Amino acid sequence: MAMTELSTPKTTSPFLHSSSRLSLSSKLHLSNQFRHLLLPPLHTTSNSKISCSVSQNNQAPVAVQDNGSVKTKKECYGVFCLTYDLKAEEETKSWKKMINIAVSGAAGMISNHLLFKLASGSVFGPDQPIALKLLGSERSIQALEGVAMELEDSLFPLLREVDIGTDPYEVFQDVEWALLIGAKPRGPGMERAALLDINGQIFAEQGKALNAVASPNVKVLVVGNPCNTNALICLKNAPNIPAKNFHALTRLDENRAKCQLALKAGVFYDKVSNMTIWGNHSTTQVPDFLNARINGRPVKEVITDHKWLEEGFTESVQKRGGLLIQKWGRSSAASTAVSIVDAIKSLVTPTPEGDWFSTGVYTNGNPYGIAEDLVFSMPCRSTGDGDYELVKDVEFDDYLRNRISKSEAELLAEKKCVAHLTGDGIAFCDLGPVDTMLPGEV
Ligand SMILES: NC(=O)C1=CN([C@@H]2O[C@H](COP(=O)(O)OP(=O)(O)OC[C@H]3O[C@@H](n4cnc5c(N)ncnc54)[C@H](OP(=O)(O)O)[C@@H]3O)[C@@H](O)[C@H]2O)C=CC1
Ligand SMILES: O=C([O-])CC(=O)C(=O)O
Repeated sequence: MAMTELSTPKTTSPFLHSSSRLSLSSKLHLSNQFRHLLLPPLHTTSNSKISCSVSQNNQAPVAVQDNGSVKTKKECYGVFCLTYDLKAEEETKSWKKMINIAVSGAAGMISNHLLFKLASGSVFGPDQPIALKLLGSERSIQALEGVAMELEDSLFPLLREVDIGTDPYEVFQDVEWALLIGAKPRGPGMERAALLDINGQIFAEQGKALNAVASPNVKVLVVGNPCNTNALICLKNAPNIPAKNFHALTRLDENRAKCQLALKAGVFYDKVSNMTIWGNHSTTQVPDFLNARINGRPVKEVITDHKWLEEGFTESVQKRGGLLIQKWGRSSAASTAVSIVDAIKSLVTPTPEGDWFSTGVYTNGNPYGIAEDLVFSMPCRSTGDGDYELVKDVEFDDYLRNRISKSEAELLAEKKCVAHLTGDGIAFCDLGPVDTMLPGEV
Protein backbone atom coordinates (compact mmCIF):
# COMPACT_ATOMS: atom_id res chain seq x y z
CA MET A 1 0.00 0.00 0.00
CA ALA A 2 1.49 3.30 -1.00
CA MET A 3 1.40 6.37 1.17
CA THR A 4 -0.02 9.34 -0.63
CA GLU A 5 1.82 12.64 -0.29
CA LEU A 6 -0.30 15.27 1.36
CA SER A 7 -0.55 18.87 0.42
CA THR A 8 0.69 21.47 2.94
CA PRO A 9 1.03 21.17 5.83
CA LYS A 10 3.23 18.12 5.19
CA THR A 11 3.17 15.29 7.62
CA THR A 12 3.92 11.61 7.80
CA SER A 13 1.24 11.03 10.38
CA PRO A 14 -1.00 8.13 9.47
CA PHE A 15 -3.83 9.98 11.17
CA LEU A 16 -3.74 13.00 8.96
CA HIS A 17 -7.11 13.23 7.42
CA SER A 18 -9.84 15.50 8.46
CA SER A 19 -12.91 13.41 7.86
CA SER A 20 -12.00 9.75 7.91
CA ARG A 21 -14.61 7.48 9.41
CA LEU A 22 -14.18 3.97 10.59
CA SER A 23 -16.18 1.34 12.32
CA LEU A 24 -15.19 0.10 15.73
CA SER A 25 -14.46 -3.38 14.43
CA SER A 26 -12.30 -2.15 11.60
CA LYS A 27 -10.45 0.23 13.86
CA LEU A 28 -9.44 -2.49 16.24
CA HIS A 29 -8.48 -4.80 13.45
CA LEU A 30 -6.37 -2.44 11.43
CA SER A 31 -5.02 -0.37 14.29
CA ASN A 32 -3.70 -3.26 16.22
CA GLN A 33 -2.94 -5.88 13.65
CA PHE A 34 -1.50 -3.92 10.78
CA ARG A 35 -0.52 -0.54 12.08
CA HIS A 36 3.04 -1.58 12.80
CA LEU A 37 3.36 -3.01 9.29
CA LEU A 38 1.69 -0.25 7.37
CA LEU A 39 2.34 2.94 9.21
CA PRO A 40 5.49 4.96 9.61
CA PRO A 41 6.49 6.38 12.99
CA LEU A 42 4.55 9.40 14.12
CA HIS A 43 6.25 12.56 12.95
CA THR A 44 4.25 15.65 12.37
CA THR A 45 4.59 19.29 11.67
CA SER A 46 3.01 21.79 14.00
CA ASN A 47 -0.04 21.98 11.83
CA SER A 48 -0.78 18.29 11.74
CA LYS A 49 -4.24 17.15 12.53
CA ILE A 50 -5.81 13.94 13.64
CA SER A 51 -9.39 13.29 12.93
CA CYS A 52 -11.32 10.15 13.34
CA SER A 53 -14.91 9.28 13.85
CA VAL A 54 -15.79 6.12 15.65
CA SER A 55 -19.03 4.23 15.50
CA GLN A 56 -20.40 1.34 17.44
CA ASN A 57 -21.04 -0.50 14.22
CA ASN A 58 -19.96 -4.07 14.69
CA GLN A 59 -20.24 -5.00 11.06
CA ALA A 60 -17.27 -5.40 8.78
CA PRO A 61 -16.00 -2.10 7.42
CA VAL A 62 -17.69 -0.95 4.30
CA ALA A 63 -16.46 2.11 2.49
CA VAL A 64 -19.30 3.45 0.42
CA GLN A 65 -20.01 6.23 -2.00
CA ASP A 66 -23.38 7.91 -2.28
CA ASN A 67 -24.30 5.51 -5.05
CA GLY A 68 -23.42 2.56 -2.80
CA SER A 69 -20.19 1.50 -4.52
CA VAL A 70 -17.06 0.88 -2.48
CA LYS A 71 -14.11 3.23 -2.68
CA THR A 72 -11.18 4.50 -0.70
CA LYS A 73 -10.47 8.19 -0.39
CA LYS A 74 -7.54 9.81 -2.12
CA GLU A 75 -4.78 11.55 -0.16
CA CYS A 76 -5.16 9.41 2.88
CA TYR A 77 -3.49 6.45 4.43
CA GLY A 78 -4.33 3.08 5.88
CA VAL A 79 -7.45 2.70 7.92
CA PHE A 80 -8.14 6.43 7.83
CA CYS A 81 -8.76 6.21 4.08
CA LEU A 82 -11.96 4.33 4.65
CA THR A 83 -15.31 6.10 4.80
CA TYR A 84 -18.33 4.42 6.26
CA ASP A 85 -21.96 5.15 5.85
CA LEU A 86 -23.06 5.49 9.45
CA LYS A 87 -26.21 7.43 8.74
CA ALA A 88 -28.61 4.52 8.92
CA GLU A 89 -27.14 3.38 12.21
CA GLU A 90 -27.26 6.88 13.73
CA GLU A 91 -30.90 7.29 12.81
CA THR A 92 -31.81 4.39 15.09
CA LYS A 93 -30.30 6.15 18.10
CA SER A 94 -32.05 8.75 20.22
CA TRP A 95 -28.87 10.75 20.50
CA LYS A 96 -28.74 14.52 20.48
CA LYS A 97 -26.94 16.47 17.79
CA MET A 98 -23.17 16.24 18.21
CA ILE A 99 -21.43 19.11 19.98
CA ASN A 100 -17.90 20.36 19.38
CA ILE A 101 -15.70 20.86 22.43
CA ALA A 102 -12.29 22.52 22.23
CA VAL A 103 -9.68 21.87 24.90
CA SER A 104 -6.40 23.78 25.03
CA GLY A 105 -3.37 22.48 26.92
CA ALA A 106 -4.80 19.15 25.91
CA ALA A 107 -1.54 17.29 26.48
CA GLY A 108 -1.23 18.66 30.00
CA MET A 109 -2.03 16.99 33.31
CA ILE A 110 -5.50 18.39 33.89
CA SER A 111 -6.61 17.49 30.39
CA ASN A 112 -5.30 13.98 30.81
CA HIS A 113 -8.03 13.46 33.40
CA LEU A 114 -10.67 15.65 31.84
CA LEU A 115 -10.73 14.34 28.28
CA PHE A 116 -11.66 10.84 29.32
CA LYS A 117 -14.50 12.11 31.49
CA LEU A 118 -15.82 14.19 28.59
CA ALA A 119 -15.57 11.26 26.19
CA SER A 120 -17.27 8.85 28.60
CA GLY A 121 -20.53 10.79 28.56
CA SER A 122 -20.41 11.57 32.25
CA VAL A 123 -20.32 15.33 31.64
CA PHE A 124 -22.79 16.09 28.87
CA GLY A 125 -24.89 12.96 29.29
CA PRO A 126 -25.24 9.46 27.86
CA ASP A 127 -27.16 10.65 24.80
CA GLN A 128 -24.81 13.46 23.81
CA PRO A 129 -22.23 12.58 21.15
CA ILE A 130 -19.20 14.85 21.14
CA ALA A 131 -16.29 15.88 18.95
CA LEU A 132 -13.07 16.80 20.75
CA LYS A 133 -10.87 19.50 19.23
CA LEU A 134 -7.54 19.44 20.97
CA LEU A 135 -5.26 22.46 20.87
CA GLY A 136 -1.55 21.98 21.41
CA SER A 137 1.72 23.49 20.28
CA GLU A 138 5.06 22.57 18.73
CA ARG A 139 6.06 21.43 22.22
CA SER A 140 3.21 19.05 22.62
CA ILE A 141 2.18 17.81 19.21
CA GLN A 142 3.68 14.36 19.66
CA ALA A 143 2.13 14.02 23.09
CA LEU A 144 -1.18 15.13 21.64
CA GLU A 145 -1.04 12.27 19.16
CA GLY A 146 -0.51 10.00 22.13
CA VAL A 147 -3.59 11.47 23.80
CA ALA A 148 -5.63 10.92 20.65
CA MET A 149 -4.41 7.33 20.39
CA GLU A 150 -5.45 6.65 23.98
CA LEU A 151 -8.85 8.14 23.25
CA GLU A 152 -9.13 5.82 20.24
CA ASP A 153 -8.20 2.82 22.30
CA SER A 154 -10.83 3.67 24.90
CA LEU A 155 -13.66 2.88 22.45
CA PHE A 156 -15.99 5.55 23.81
CA PRO A 157 -19.28 5.23 21.90
CA LEU A 158 -20.13 8.92 22.25
CA LEU A 159 -16.76 10.19 21.05
CA ARG A 160 -17.36 10.75 17.36
CA GLU A 161 -14.36 12.83 16.36
CA VAL A 162 -10.94 13.76 17.65
CA ASP A 163 -9.00 16.54 15.95
CA ILE A 164 -5.64 17.87 17.04
CA GLY A 165 -3.99 21.05 15.89
CA THR A 166 -1.85 23.98 16.85
CA ASP A 167 -3.76 26.79 15.17
CA PRO A 168 -6.64 28.08 17.32
CA TYR A 169 -8.34 29.44 14.21
CA GLU A 170 -8.65 25.86 12.95
CA VAL A 171 -9.20 24.06 16.22
CA PHE A 172 -11.92 26.43 17.47
CA GLN A 173 -13.98 26.21 14.27
CA ASP A 174 -17.69 25.91 15.24
CA VAL A 175 -16.97 24.89 18.83
CA GLU A 176 -19.84 25.17 21.31
CA TRP A 177 -17.57 24.81 24.35
CA ALA A 178 -13.99 25.98 24.76
CA LEU A 179 -12.12 24.72 27.81
CA LEU A 180 -8.98 26.82 27.94
CA ILE A 181 -6.52 25.00 30.16
CA GLY A 182 -3.13 25.57 28.53
CA ALA A 183 -0.99 28.28 30.09
CA LYS A 184 2.60 28.78 31.06
CA PRO A 185 3.20 27.85 34.69
CA ARG A 186 4.82 30.49 36.86
CA GLY A 187 8.46 29.52 37.26
CA PRO A 188 10.81 30.25 40.17
CA GLY A 189 11.51 33.94 40.51
CA MET A 190 8.99 34.93 37.85
CA GLU A 191 7.05 38.08 38.66
CA ARG A 192 3.29 37.79 38.57
CA ALA A 193 3.32 40.74 36.16
CA ALA A 194 5.42 38.71 33.70
CA LEU A 195 3.07 35.76 34.03
CA LEU A 196 0.10 38.03 33.38
CA ASP A 197 1.72 39.28 30.22
CA ILE A 198 2.88 35.92 28.83
CA ASN A 199 -0.36 34.13 29.50
CA GLY A 200 -2.38 37.19 28.60
CA GLN A 201 -0.95 37.03 25.08
CA ILE A 202 -2.17 33.43 24.79
CA PHE A 203 -5.68 34.34 25.90
CA ALA A 204 -5.83 37.44 23.71
CA GLU A 205 -5.01 35.32 20.68
CA GLN A 206 -7.45 32.60 21.66
CA GLY A 207 -10.18 35.18 22.27
CA LYS A 208 -9.65 36.56 18.76
CA ALA A 209 -9.76 33.07 17.30
CA LEU A 210 -12.97 32.20 19.17
CA ASN A 211 -14.49 35.45 18.02
CA ALA A 212 -13.66 34.63 14.42
CA VAL A 213 -14.56 30.97 14.12
CA ALA A 214 -16.39 29.54 17.14
CA SER A 215 -20.13 29.07 17.43
CA PRO A 216 -21.57 32.53 18.26
CA ASN A 217 -22.94 31.32 21.59
CA VAL A 218 -19.82 29.36 22.59
CA LYS A 219 -19.32 28.88 26.33
CA VAL A 220 -15.74 29.51 27.40
CA LEU A 221 -14.21 28.20 30.63
CA VAL A 222 -10.76 29.56 31.42
CA VAL A 223 -8.68 27.34 33.70
CA GLY A 224 -5.13 28.45 32.85
CA ASN A 225 -3.83 30.83 35.50
CA PRO A 226 -4.25 33.60 36.42
CA CYS A 227 -7.66 32.48 35.25
CA ASN A 228 -9.82 35.51 36.15
CA THR A 229 -7.67 38.01 34.31
CA ASN A 230 -7.04 35.57 31.46
CA ALA A 231 -10.81 35.20 31.09
CA LEU A 232 -11.20 39.00 31.05
CA ILE A 233 -8.56 39.27 28.32
CA CYS A 234 -10.22 36.51 26.36
CA LEU A 235 -13.67 38.07 26.45
CA LYS A 236 -12.33 41.53 25.58
CA ASN A 237 -10.80 40.04 22.45
CA ALA A 238 -14.05 38.35 21.47
CA PRO A 239 -16.56 41.19 21.18
CA ASN A 240 -19.01 39.17 19.11
CA ILE A 241 -19.44 36.55 21.82
CA PRO A 242 -21.65 37.54 24.80
CA ALA A 243 -19.36 38.51 27.70
CA LYS A 244 -21.65 36.47 29.91
CA ASN A 245 -20.43 33.29 28.22
CA PHE A 246 -16.93 33.53 29.69
CA HIS A 247 -16.09 31.81 32.96
CA ALA A 248 -12.98 31.53 35.12
CA LEU A 249 -12.77 28.27 37.04
CA THR A 250 -13.32 28.78 40.76
CA ARG A 251 -15.26 25.57 41.25
CA LEU A 252 -12.20 23.81 42.63
CA ASP A 253 -12.11 26.43 45.39
CA GLU A 254 -15.81 25.87 46.09
CA ASN A 255 -15.26 22.14 46.35
CA ARG A 256 -12.27 22.64 48.64
CA ALA A 257 -14.31 24.95 50.87
CA LYS A 258 -17.17 22.47 51.14
CA CYS A 259 -14.73 19.76 52.12
CA GLN A 260 -13.18 21.85 54.90
CA LEU A 261 -16.57 22.83 56.34
CA ALA A 262 -17.76 19.23 56.25
CA LEU A 263 -14.63 18.11 58.03
CA LYS A 264 -15.05 20.66 60.81
CA ALA A 265 -18.77 20.00 61.23
CA GLY A 266 -18.32 16.23 61.15
CA VAL A 267 -20.76 15.72 58.30
CA PHE A 268 -20.38 14.26 54.84
CA TYR A 269 -19.60 16.93 52.27
CA ASP A 270 -22.88 16.54 50.40
CA LYS A 271 -24.53 18.24 53.38
CA VAL A 272 -22.77 21.55 52.59
CA SER A 273 -24.61 23.83 50.16
CA ASN A 274 -24.83 27.47 49.03
CA MET A 275 -21.05 27.78 48.99
CA THR A 276 -19.85 30.94 47.31
CA ILE A 277 -16.28 31.74 46.43
CA TRP A 278 -16.03 35.47 45.87
CA GLY A 279 -13.33 37.11 43.78
CA ASN A 280 -10.07 36.01 42.32
CA HIS A 281 -8.70 32.48 42.02
CA SER A 282 -5.78 33.51 44.21
CA THR A 283 -4.96 33.79 47.87
CA THR A 284 -7.32 36.76 48.17
CA GLN A 285 -10.35 34.62 47.28
CA VAL A 286 -13.16 34.71 49.82
CA PRO A 287 -14.88 31.45 50.78
CA ASP A 288 -18.21 32.74 52.11
CA PHE A 289 -19.21 31.03 55.34
CA LEU A 290 -21.87 33.66 56.05
CA ASN A 291 -24.23 32.42 53.34
CA ALA A 292 -23.15 28.76 53.15
CA ARG A 293 -25.32 26.11 54.79
CA ILE A 294 -24.79 22.76 56.44
CA ASN A 295 -27.80 20.48 56.46
CA GLY A 296 -29.79 23.56 55.42
CA ARG A 297 -28.70 25.58 58.47
CA PRO A 298 -26.39 28.63 58.42
CA VAL A 299 -22.77 27.52 58.85
CA LYS A 300 -22.26 29.93 61.76
CA GLU A 301 -25.00 28.15 63.68
CA VAL A 302 -23.45 24.73 63.10
CA ILE A 303 -19.81 25.77 63.53
CA THR A 304 -19.67 28.09 66.49
CA ASP A 305 -15.91 28.55 66.37
CA HIS A 306 -16.13 31.78 64.39
CA LYS A 307 -12.46 32.57 64.80
CA TRP A 308 -11.71 29.35 62.94
CA LEU A 309 -14.12 30.32 60.19
CA GLU A 310 -12.51 33.73 59.72
CA GLU A 311 -8.93 32.55 59.93
CA GLY A 312 -8.30 28.80 59.79
CA PHE A 313 -11.04 27.92 57.33
CA THR A 314 -10.51 30.88 55.04
CA GLU A 315 -6.77 30.41 54.87
CA SER A 316 -7.00 26.66 54.38
CA VAL A 317 -9.10 27.17 51.27
CA GLN A 318 -6.97 30.03 49.96
CA LYS A 319 -3.79 28.00 50.36
CA ARG A 320 -5.05 24.50 49.63
CA GLY A 321 -3.42 24.46 46.21
CA GLY A 322 -0.02 25.30 47.66
CA LEU A 323 -0.27 22.59 50.29
CA LEU A 324 -1.16 20.11 47.61
CA ILE A 325 1.87 21.08 45.54
CA GLN A 326 4.07 20.48 48.59
CA LYS A 327 2.67 16.95 48.87
CA TRP A 328 2.44 16.06 45.19
CA GLY A 329 5.29 18.07 43.75
CA ARG A 330 2.89 19.44 41.15
CA SER A 331 -0.41 21.28 41.13
CA SER A 332 -3.71 19.50 41.45
CA ALA A 333 -4.83 17.90 38.23
CA ALA A 334 -7.41 15.21 39.01
CA SER A 335 -9.49 17.34 41.38
CA THR A 336 -9.21 20.28 38.98
CA ALA A 337 -10.56 18.10 36.18
CA VAL A 338 -13.41 16.98 38.46
CA SER A 339 -14.19 20.61 39.25
CA ILE A 340 -14.26 21.46 35.53
CA VAL A 341 -16.81 18.68 35.11
CA ASP A 342 -18.80 20.10 38.03
CA ALA A 343 -18.62 23.59 36.54
CA ILE A 344 -19.93 22.41 33.17
CA LYS A 345 -22.64 20.24 34.70
CA SER A 346 -23.82 23.19 36.77
CA LEU A 347 -24.52 25.03 33.53
CA VAL A 348 -26.13 22.16 31.63
CA THR A 349 -28.36 20.85 34.42
CA PRO A 350 -30.84 22.86 36.51
CA THR A 351 -29.45 24.03 39.84
CA PRO A 352 -31.18 22.24 42.74
CA GLU A 353 -33.89 24.34 44.41
CA GLY A 354 -32.44 26.82 46.90
CA ASP A 355 -28.82 26.07 46.09
CA TRP A 356 -26.23 27.80 43.90
CA PHE A 357 -22.69 27.36 42.57
CA SER A 358 -19.66 29.60 42.15
CA THR A 359 -18.06 30.60 38.90
CA GLY A 360 -15.92 33.53 37.83
CA VAL A 361 -18.06 35.67 35.53
CA TYR A 362 -18.24 39.16 34.08
CA THR A 363 -19.27 41.71 36.70
CA ASN A 364 -21.24 44.13 34.52
CA GLY A 365 -24.71 44.55 36.00
CA ASN A 366 -23.91 42.63 39.20
CA PRO A 367 -26.20 43.44 42.15
CA TYR A 368 -23.45 43.35 44.80
CA GLY A 369 -21.69 46.63 44.07
CA ILE A 370 -18.56 44.92 42.78
CA ALA A 371 -16.61 47.01 40.26
CA GLU A 372 -17.73 46.49 36.68
CA ASP A 373 -15.58 45.09 33.91
CA LEU A 374 -13.89 42.34 35.91
CA VAL A 375 -14.19 38.57 35.93
CA PHE A 376 -15.10 37.82 39.53
CA SER A 377 -16.31 34.67 41.22
CA MET A 378 -19.91 35.05 42.36
CA PRO A 379 -22.93 32.86 43.22
CA CYS A 380 -24.96 31.68 40.23
CA ARG A 381 -27.92 29.53 39.34
CA SER A 382 -28.76 27.90 36.03
CA THR A 383 -31.86 26.47 34.41
CA GLY A 384 -29.60 23.99 32.65
CA ASP A 385 -29.51 25.72 29.28
CA GLY A 386 -25.80 26.63 29.51
CA ASP A 387 -26.61 30.09 30.80
CA TYR A 388 -26.83 31.39 34.41
CA GLU A 389 -28.21 34.17 36.58
CA LEU A 390 -26.51 35.78 39.56
CA VAL A 391 -28.14 34.99 42.90
CA LYS A 392 -29.68 38.10 44.41
CA ASP A 393 -30.60 37.12 47.96
CA VAL A 394 -27.20 36.90 49.63
CA GLU A 395 -26.21 38.51 52.90
CA PHE A 396 -23.16 40.68 53.57
CA ASP A 397 -21.48 41.74 56.79
CA ASP A 398 -18.42 43.91 57.35
CA TYR A 399 -16.02 40.96 57.35
CA LEU A 400 -17.32 39.68 54.03
CA ARG A 401 -17.42 43.12 52.39
CA ASN A 402 -13.90 43.88 53.55
CA ARG A 403 -12.51 40.60 52.23
CA ILE A 404 -14.33 40.94 48.93
CA SER A 405 -12.89 44.44 48.52
CA LYS A 406 -9.35 43.07 48.82
CA SER A 407 -9.92 40.54 46.07
CA GLU A 408 -11.60 43.21 43.96
CA ALA A 409 -8.59 45.53 44.44
CA GLU A 410 -6.28 42.73 43.36
CA LEU A 411 -8.24 42.12 40.18
CA LEU A 412 -8.39 45.84 39.40
CA ALA A 413 -4.58 45.95 39.73
CA GLU A 414 -4.20 42.87 37.51
CA LYS A 415 -6.45 44.49 34.95
CA LYS A 416 -4.18 47.54 34.77
CA CYS A 417 -1.23 45.22 34.06
CA VAL A 418 -2.92 43.85 30.98
CA ALA A 419 -4.48 47.04 29.62
CA HIS A 420 -2.46 46.54 26.42
CA LEU A 421 -4.25 43.21 25.90
CA THR A 422 -7.79 44.33 26.69
CA GLY A 423 -7.88 47.41 24.49
CA ASP A 424 -7.73 49.70 27.53
CA GLY A 425 -4.59 51.63 26.57
CA ILE A 426 -1.11 51.42 28.04
CA ALA A 427 -0.46 48.89 30.76
CA PHE A 428 0.69 50.06 34.15
CA CYS A 429 1.58 47.27 36.51
CA ASP A 430 1.78 47.88 40.24
CA LEU A 431 0.63 44.85 42.15
CA GLY A 432 1.52 46.35 45.50
CA PRO A 433 4.22 45.58 48.01
CA VAL A 434 3.18 41.95 48.44
CA ASP A 435 3.07 40.10 45.18
CA THR A 436 -0.19 38.20 44.92
CA MET A 437 -0.17 34.44 44.76
CA LEU A 438 -2.00 31.75 42.90
CA PRO A 439 -3.44 29.18 45.27
CA GLY A 440 -0.73 26.79 44.17
CA GLU A 441 2.13 29.13 44.85
CA VAL A 442 2.05 29.43 48.61
N1 LIG B 1 -8.33 27.56 37.98
C1 LIG B 1 -7.98 26.53 38.70
O1 LIG B 1 -8.68 26.13 39.63
C2 LIG B 1 -6.71 25.82 38.43
C3 LIG B 1 -5.90 26.21 37.40
N2 LIG B 1 -4.75 25.54 37.12
C4 LIG B 1 -3.97 26.03 35.99
O2 LIG B 1 -4.25 25.22 34.86
C5 LIG B 1 -3.17 25.33 33.94
C6 LIG B 1 -2.80 23.96 33.40
O3 LIG B 1 -2.40 23.11 34.43
P1 LIG B 1 -1.81 21.64 34.12
O4 LIG B 1 -2.62 20.93 33.12
O5 LIG B 1 -1.56 21.00 35.43
O6 LIG B 1 -0.41 22.05 33.51
P2 LIG B 1 0.57 21.26 32.55
O7 LIG B 1 1.91 21.92 32.74
O8 LIG B 1 0.44 19.79 32.70
O9 LIG B 1 0.00 21.62 31.12
C7 LIG B 1 -0.13 22.93 30.78
C8 LIG B 1 -0.17 23.06 29.28
O10 LIG B 1 -0.07 24.44 29.03
C9 LIG B 1 0.45 24.61 27.76
N3 LIG B 1 1.22 25.84 27.61
C10 LIG B 1 0.74 26.92 26.97
N4 LIG B 1 1.66 27.87 26.94
C11 LIG B 1 2.76 27.40 27.55
C12 LIG B 1 4.06 27.96 27.80
N5 LIG B 1 4.38 29.20 27.41
N6 LIG B 1 4.94 27.18 28.45
C13 LIG B 1 4.61 25.94 28.86
N7 LIG B 1 3.39 25.38 28.63
C14 LIG B 1 2.49 26.11 27.98
C15 LIG B 1 1.26 23.37 27.46
O11 LIG B 1 0.66 22.79 26.33
P3 LIG B 1 1.04 23.20 24.85
O12 LIG B 1 2.51 23.06 24.70
O13 LIG B 1 0.27 22.21 24.09
O14 LIG B 1 0.56 24.60 24.66
C16 LIG B 1 1.02 22.43 28.61
O15 LIG B 1 0.68 21.13 28.18
C17 LIG B 1 -2.07 26.05 34.68
O16 LIG B 1 -2.10 27.41 34.30
C18 LIG B 1 -2.48 25.93 36.15
O17 LIG B 1 -1.95 26.97 36.94
C19 LIG B 1 -4.37 24.43 37.83
C20 LIG B 1 -5.13 23.99 38.87
C21 LIG B 1 -6.34 24.68 39.28
O1 LIG C 1 -1.38 27.51 41.06
C1 LIG C 1 -1.75 26.49 40.44
O2 LIG C 1 -1.40 26.19 39.30
C2 LIG C 1 -2.71 25.57 41.10
C3 LIG C 1 -4.01 26.18 41.40
O3 LIG C 1 -4.45 27.14 40.81
C4 LIG C 1 -4.77 25.55 42.46
O4 LIG C 1 -4.39 24.50 42.95
O5 LIG C 1 -5.81 26.11 42.82
